[in-house]
Amino acid sequence: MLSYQVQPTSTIVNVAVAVIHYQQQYLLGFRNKTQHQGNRYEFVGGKIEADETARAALIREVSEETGINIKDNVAVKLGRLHHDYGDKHVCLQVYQVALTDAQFAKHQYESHGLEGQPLVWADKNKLLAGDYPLPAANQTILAWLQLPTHLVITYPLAHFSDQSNATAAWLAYQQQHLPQDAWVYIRIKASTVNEQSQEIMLIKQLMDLRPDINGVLPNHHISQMLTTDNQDVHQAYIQNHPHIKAGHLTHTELMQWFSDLKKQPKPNQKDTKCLSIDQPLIISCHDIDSIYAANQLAAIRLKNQQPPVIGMLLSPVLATQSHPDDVPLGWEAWSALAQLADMPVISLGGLSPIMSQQASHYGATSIAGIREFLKD
Ligand SMILES: Nc1nc2c([nH]c(=O)n2[C@H]2C[C@H](O)[C@@H](COP(=O)(O)OP(=O)(O)OP(=O)(O)O)O2)c(=O)[nH]1
Repeated sequence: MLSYQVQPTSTIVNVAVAVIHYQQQYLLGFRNKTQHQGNRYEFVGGKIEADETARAALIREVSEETGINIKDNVAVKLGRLHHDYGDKHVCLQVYQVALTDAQFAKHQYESHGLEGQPLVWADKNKLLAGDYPLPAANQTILAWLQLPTHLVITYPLAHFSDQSNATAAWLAYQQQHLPQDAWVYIRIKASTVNEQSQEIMLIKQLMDLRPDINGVLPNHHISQMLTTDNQDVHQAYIQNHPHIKAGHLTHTELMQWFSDLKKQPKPNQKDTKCLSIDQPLIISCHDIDSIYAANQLAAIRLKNQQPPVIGMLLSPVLATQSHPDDVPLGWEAWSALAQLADMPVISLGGLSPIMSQQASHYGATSIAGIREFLKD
């Protein structure tokens, strides 16, 4: 079977990693200098024993290292990643665990863990800014943690087709209704050639009008910008824009990439060039085949040291007005598919922000949608 998971030269050490947090504070241990990857901070965790599941190892390691009992907490899978340190090849199985008020109150002042290791509560902004040196593999975990709990998707242009100037109406609507500081997948889906030629301009106009929002831009627009006559101008715009957070790959684009890859199965920098290589990626998936393809793409990007795949939009969970013909997966089937993904999974399809807790119970790190996620 075609697989681009890293082929290790040594045995793989499977490690369960618990990203434990209370609101915006994240628990880190400090590895002593005699340990592998010593003198660095780490998330609590350790090796998965041969007869253990990753979740069982997570609960055991957290208890052994900190005394915190997370048996009844929801552990949401963030992702799985391989990293070859040269002297050791690890596969990290990473889970996010939110502590309750009582758990935090009980453990917040403990300066050392049960194995004598120093413990700190790191502010999320400082953690993501790199203020705490971590093992190299953890860079991907930090990129995953950038993903917000809510992702807003814009209405397509067709939603405004009854207006005399649909593009102006689209722009005015987004400007007014996008929540402050939201992460926004700017999806326009123009149908006429005239409208398509305006898409990039519309995206830029929206980013200018709402400098607070964080943009997830369609991958084909990013590649388009980087292959036009003005590519230097566009490249500078994309690379220097602090609020362009990721490119987005549709299910169709992903499967096209995967089918091309199968025809020419030697992945290198060039093969993934058209896929927003300067930005992290968010990928849309609907089924097991696309999840497999997304995992392959994520592995290739890791291997090529390109910005990682930070999220998978997996849909539809429930029936939606925007895609009335699609058969919803339902939460149980959605959850089973989400477990197969090697990156954080964003639930989408007929959801509203008040369903966040339910979504995380089924394994979603985030929740996305259109109408319910806009402000009045
Ligand atoms: N716990 C933990 N390990 C990490 C992280 N990032 C990372 O690359 N690793 C690597 C370092 C180690 O090679 C491996 C964890 O092994 P470990 O030595 O801590 O596991 P353990 O406690 O079961 O081991 P041992 O002391 O019983 O030998 O995973 C992280 O954030 N947390």
